[in-house]
Amino acid sequence: MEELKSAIPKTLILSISQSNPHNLPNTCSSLHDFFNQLPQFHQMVEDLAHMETSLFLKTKKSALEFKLKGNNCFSNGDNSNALRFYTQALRAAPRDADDKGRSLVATLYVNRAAVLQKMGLLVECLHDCKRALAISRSYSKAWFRRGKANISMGNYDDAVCDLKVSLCTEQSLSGKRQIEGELKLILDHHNGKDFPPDVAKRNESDIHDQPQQIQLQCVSTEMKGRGMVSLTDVPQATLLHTEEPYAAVVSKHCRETHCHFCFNELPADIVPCHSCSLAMYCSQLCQIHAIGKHLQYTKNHELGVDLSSDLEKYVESVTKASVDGGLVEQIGEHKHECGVNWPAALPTEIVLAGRVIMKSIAQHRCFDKSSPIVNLELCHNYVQLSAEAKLELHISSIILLHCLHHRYSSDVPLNGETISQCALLLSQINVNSMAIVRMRSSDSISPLSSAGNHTTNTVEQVRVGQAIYLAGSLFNHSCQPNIHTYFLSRTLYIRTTDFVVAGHPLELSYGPQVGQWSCKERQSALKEQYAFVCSCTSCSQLNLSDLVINSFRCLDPNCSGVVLDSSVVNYEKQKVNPFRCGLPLQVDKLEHDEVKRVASLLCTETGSAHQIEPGFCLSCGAYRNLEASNAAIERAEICIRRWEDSLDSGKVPSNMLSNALRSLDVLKSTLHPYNKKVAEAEDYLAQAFCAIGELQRACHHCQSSIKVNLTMLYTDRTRQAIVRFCGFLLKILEKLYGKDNIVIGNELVKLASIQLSFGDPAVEQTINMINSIFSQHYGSHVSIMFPHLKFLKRSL
Ligand SMILES: C[S@@+](CC[C@H](N)C(=O)[O-])C[C@H]1O[C@@H](n2cnc3c(N)ncnc32)[C@H](O)[C@@H]1O
Repeated sequence: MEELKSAIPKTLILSISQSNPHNLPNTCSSLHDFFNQLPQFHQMVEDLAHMETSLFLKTKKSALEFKLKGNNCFSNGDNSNALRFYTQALRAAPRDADDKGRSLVATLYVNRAAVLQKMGLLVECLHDCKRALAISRSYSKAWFRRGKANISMGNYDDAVCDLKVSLCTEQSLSGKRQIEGELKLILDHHNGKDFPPDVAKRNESDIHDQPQQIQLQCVSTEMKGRGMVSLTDVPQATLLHTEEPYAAVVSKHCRETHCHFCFNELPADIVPCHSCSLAMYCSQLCQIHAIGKHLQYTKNHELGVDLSSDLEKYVESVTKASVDGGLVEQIGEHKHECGVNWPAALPTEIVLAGRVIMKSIAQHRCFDKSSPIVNLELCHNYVQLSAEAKLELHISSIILLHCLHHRYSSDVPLNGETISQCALLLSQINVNSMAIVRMRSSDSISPLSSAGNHTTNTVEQVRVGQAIYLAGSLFNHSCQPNIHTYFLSRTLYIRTTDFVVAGHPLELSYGPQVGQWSCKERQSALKEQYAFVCSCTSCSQLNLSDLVINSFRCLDPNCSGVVLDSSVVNYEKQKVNPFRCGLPLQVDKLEHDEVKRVASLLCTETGSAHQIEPGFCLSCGAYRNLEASNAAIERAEICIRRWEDSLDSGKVPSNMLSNALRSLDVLKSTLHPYNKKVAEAEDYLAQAFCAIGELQRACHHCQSSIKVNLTMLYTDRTRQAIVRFCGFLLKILEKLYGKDNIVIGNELVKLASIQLSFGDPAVEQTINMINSIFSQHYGSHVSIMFPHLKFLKRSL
């Protein structure tokens, strides 16, 4: 790519840097003409798009190599490596490969089923047997393995049928004897009695939480363009909207861990793509959805023996396709990517653009539209892009369309018009695509095992995919959102986090939120990532969080005033400028005395008793030397981090702990009590104490960290619970205002896991609070989103 870029003439680079959506077809066409005469460009396309150069082609040779490694591990009792090698063999095995007169894929499924059974993964074992039997009905070993798994699960009726079919299809005498032995055993012991299996279901569609009949409307505003409102009042925690993506793609770093269709974590019995070794799915259903049609195996499909009519029906029910072909979208989103290098080599957003284009081309075929690339009617930021970004879009669009053209020639015309449509699509993806995230609970285990391996349970978000939701793209951003999004499989869910009155904008956070970042940090992140200046309420009106999040405390210990540095002063002054963005001054609406006082000081520069200068206390005017304070803070933070690092290495010098605690005191005496750095330092110490098994002290620091976070973000409902839980918080909470935030829930998960480990009875209240906060955000989906909550509750 860099080589291509450096070959482009300066004049062409200049015209690309000045391009806009109107003249884009010309600049795209010129760059395309230029690339077309470069041999290195054609070489690059060949490497990316030709099957012959693919790194993801299946080969029988490599499948057999992996199979052999799997067999060796299995015989040595190394089940986890056997599982890994059989899975690799399945990824590498061509669909039609034969191994000793039987389908290689079917053999590998049965081998893997044996490992899964040994590992106690019985549901997965049954899946693999069924997959083998769907390919080869007369595969006696697959019926036998299925029978054994059904016995372990208490499904004796099925087990008897499995073993009977296995017996009929088995050729060898010794094999027949073994099966007869098993059959006799269950018939004697259980007399054919069936017990209901306790099979965990993976299917999320069982959960009913339908969006209520809330009528949403798209309205336009001068500052934010289109946005969504509700025509009626909406209560808190209402499910407003659900939507399937127009197109979605798995994140690169999750390709080996998450299903490429539904983005759930891959189970032990993954299903590889039929035709390439890259894509992996959690089930056959996801595989079929991704490919777009149900591939039938034809080989070895006759049973070749006579069975009773009951057994015949049984065989039919086990081996028939479990997927309703009618439900499967015919436009397989992976089909055009299968078996070539570019989907793995190009960035995720370009692969996503490829999926949008191929879907729109398929629709184009159906509806005979004039342009093959559909206009998604989404906003884009092409005009605001830097010269470098515009050039990247030109190059990426040409490469992507060449890759698609290679396989679908006339469907994907290569000209200035289609390339410019692709460039605009990429800039729409920049602005509108959503990261599909999953919550993951991680247990950080102490490096100092002598202390008893205590764990701290934390919740983190993993970006598992990237997707375009057409209606979901119409929700604007607010740094203090009143709705939030989450995903089950690839379905987008939008729920209110507040009561929202009719006609009020429904806004989610694109990332930055009040309480977590300062106004300056939020504004620059949004500018950098989405190229807009945020005009949400929090960025245009004063709020306490923005005033204190990075502030210092007054030098006078008896004064609770705030000391701001120059960047905060400048930002907060801009907010209250009534002429900025044409917004009215909102100070009257501020509910809290403390904020009002600070705000009025900021607003009335002249005539104020004290100068609004960096370093001066806004309440009493006392001066703090910010340069010296910053240096002290930096030293304290380094010292605390050093203690944490020494824990990782397992060597803890004796004076480290007292130094870290002294450093925390420095932070507390220099920074405002609600400064984010104080919370972070408390959190750090909580984790470190937890790691060395000092759980009471860990709990104390965890509570202090939560206290700071809670003061920044809370709601009435959580306040009641918090007050019950920790009376001393009331005084602080009463002074403050904020908004319900999932951050509190995540902090409480950490606290609960520490409390559990030393049997603190207060843990019950903590878990109830977690439940209440999470339910407000996720309704009845809370147990799917946070499965670890069940374990916390069970531990009580
Ligand atoms: C995903 S789109 C939202 C829908 C968009 N307003 C439209 O008209 O299609 C994101 C774009 O909306 C605008 N936007 C969203 N939130 C905003 C905010 N808080 N302040 C200013 N502009 C905003 C920006 O132009 C941003 O790039």
